[in-house]
Amino acid sequence: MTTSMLAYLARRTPSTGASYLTRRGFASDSTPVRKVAILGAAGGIGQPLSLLMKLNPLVSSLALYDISGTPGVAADVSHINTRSEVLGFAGEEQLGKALKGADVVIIPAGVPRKPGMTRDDLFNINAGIVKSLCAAVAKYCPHALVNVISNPVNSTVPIASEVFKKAGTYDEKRLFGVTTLDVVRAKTFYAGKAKVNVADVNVPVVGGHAGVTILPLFSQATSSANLANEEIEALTKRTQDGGTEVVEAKAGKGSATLSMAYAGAIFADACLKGLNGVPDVVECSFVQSTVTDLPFFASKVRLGKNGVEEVLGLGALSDYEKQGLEALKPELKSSIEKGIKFANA
Ligand SMILES: NC(=O)c1ccc[n+]([C@@H]2O[C@H](COP(=O)([O-])OP(=O)(O)OC[C@H]3O[C@@H](n4cnc5c(N)ncnc54)[C@H](O)[C@@H]3O)[C@@H](O)[C@H]2O)c1
Ligand SMILES: O=C(O)C[C@H](O)C(=O)O
Repeated sequence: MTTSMLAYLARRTPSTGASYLTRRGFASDSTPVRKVAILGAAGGIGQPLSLLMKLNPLVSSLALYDISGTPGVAADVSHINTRSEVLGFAGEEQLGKALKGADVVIIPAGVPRKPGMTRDDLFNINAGIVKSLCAAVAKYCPHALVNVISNPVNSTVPIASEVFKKAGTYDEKRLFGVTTLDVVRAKTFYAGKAKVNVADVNVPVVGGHAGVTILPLFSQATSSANLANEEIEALTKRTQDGGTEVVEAKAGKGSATLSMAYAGAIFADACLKGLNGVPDVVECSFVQSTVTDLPFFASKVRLGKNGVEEVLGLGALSDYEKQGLEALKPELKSSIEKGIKFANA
């Protein structure tokens, strides 16, 4: 749970269970009004993500959109006594209303993997979904920060950028591929292996969001621990295969939803904090980048009032990480190009 969510829960009044925020009707005079729209809100990620965003005191209005099912999700979540007003929108004719005035749009719409599939196998269905949803974003909330969760992220983010370019609304500072789950996994797996407190661990994860394009930089991990090379290699492989581990365990019933909702909530919270002027908000994300020769790349990003304030460099890499960086480039390049080609076809 994010720090601001914890702070919110800590302010609950023990005697009534009602929160300080709810009793006043709003967070505080100084907390800006912020609308968050979730597209795909009735899905496996969408529902728990809707719950977590309802718990976030930085949100004043929560719009839950899907092709169907959102009135029920919205009615359910809306009974939670937190700051935001929740509205459900179902069907394309309601998409404009869901998006209008949004500060942050989170997109987990699309099909998930089944065992044996790669994320790229989702391209044929999800590329079109992301393209049409981004066209609506360009029309109804062109200044929103867009958090793309739908896979394959390595292609769907370039698709979104091309849609926005065509609409004349592209601002590279406002488009993000959500790779936070890779960081969440790298932290968890590292803490378990290094036997350190997971709350003290940070691990940057760079590159992209599929297989070998996911490159955790364990040489930069805090708290530092003297792990053997073989242990680092095993941790790297486990982080790269984290999604597949869940897909196989779910045995045909989808991919990561709960951990992804957590990760998506962390990233959206960071975007909101940045918009609100909180200093030093840094998260890894797949963004337009000059950190390598690839046009999009995941690395640490400082978030601010306009979205990306600074794309941070990679820092010092171990030899193993340097090799991983070179090895990931061909696949990432071809996924980016595939997305750009699709959007312009
Ligand atoms: N970035 C990441 O780290 C990450 C992690 C996990 C999953 N994912 C991806 O997130 C996506 C969603 O996964 P899920 O488990 O929630 O799937 P899901 O099938 O449970 O839910 C997807 C939802 O999207 C909705 N949807 C489909 N087309 C839509 C449209 N045009 N407009 C609005 N909503 C639409 C569906 O109705 C459904 O409710 C998948 O592509 C999955 O691969 C990404
Ligand atoms: O692995 C998947 O297909 C879903 C997601 O990208 C993940 O990393 O869990």
